[in-house]
Amino acid sequence: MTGALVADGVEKSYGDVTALAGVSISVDAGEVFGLVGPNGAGKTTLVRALTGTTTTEGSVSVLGERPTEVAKSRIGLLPQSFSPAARLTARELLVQYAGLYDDARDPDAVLADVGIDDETAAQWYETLSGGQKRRVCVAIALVNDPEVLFLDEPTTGIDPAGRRDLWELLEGLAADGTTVFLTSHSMAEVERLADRVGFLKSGRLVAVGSPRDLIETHGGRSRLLVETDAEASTTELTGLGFAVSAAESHLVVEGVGPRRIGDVVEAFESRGVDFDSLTWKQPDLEDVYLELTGESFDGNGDIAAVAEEGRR
Ligand SMILES: Nc1ncnc2c1ncn2[C@@H]1O[C@H](COP(=O)(O)OP(=O)(O)OP(=O)(O)O)[C@@H](O)[C@H]1O
Repeated sequence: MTGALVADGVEKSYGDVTALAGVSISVDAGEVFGLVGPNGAGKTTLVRALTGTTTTEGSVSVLGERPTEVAKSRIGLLPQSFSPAARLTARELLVQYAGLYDDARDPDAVLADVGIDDETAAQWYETLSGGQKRRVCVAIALVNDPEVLFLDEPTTGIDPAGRRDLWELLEGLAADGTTVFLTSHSMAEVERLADRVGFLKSGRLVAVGSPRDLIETHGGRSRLLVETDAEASTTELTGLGFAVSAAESHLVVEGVGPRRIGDVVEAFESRGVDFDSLTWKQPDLEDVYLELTGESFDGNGDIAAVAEEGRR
């Protein structure tokens, strides 16, 4: 396999626990690869294998070299848990890290890129909010202007506006050719950023593809969730060719394209059935997650859970 990042048959066990059970993956230069999966699926272990911070069976290469041998200036790494010195200011931390490289970026410019203003940059790391801390950690990973950037759950704890800012920053880096390997529990994040997404479950990659292809293959059909107590219109809807299932106070009507929403509403009205709300949902990466991992997704748990109940 060739690629900026290559893992071939990577296995890792901790005692009786299998963290990776033979993972093979190749990420091209300039590609943004998103790795998702439930807690304990092995995401961090794969990041550690690719960055040379743990030993594994199988082979791994980064920029054509063994991970432990790649020049540190070429790699940026934001580990999942990272605690820089508590009594240094954000700016002092960036200056400290910049000092480790011959050709580092300007610390103030990097802090500005991640949305840390001068006043915040002058505060001790320990006194920053969780989201501000995470932004500083992202800045540390970027200070050497890396060719390959590993981000293990980069936006955890960052507020929605900050998250969007960071997404824009990462899109800019990707457009400039940085290879990005990202783990995340946010399907919105990987759907927006990743060229390809890998789904890891119990140490195995169960699917890899572009968000669009994965959604097409595993996302199911668009559906309408109707909040109603009545099941009376089920026959009517089935007669119109829709698959309908009842789940607690909802009906899930599968396969409703946008032009057919009116038909569903008419079916309810013709039966005099009242409903409290009607939510139309196109398949997205959350549905893929649900299908591939069998677990409801946090970001939109209600709909996922109802849809899942409906499918059973
Ligand atoms: N240092 C370690 N010692 C023992 N077991 C470990 C160690 N690191 C990871 N594991 C185990 O390996 C498995 C995979 O863990 P890993 O951290 O890679 O999962 P993850 O997908 O990153 O999870 P999360 O989404 O919770 O971050 C888990 O069962 C975990 O308990």
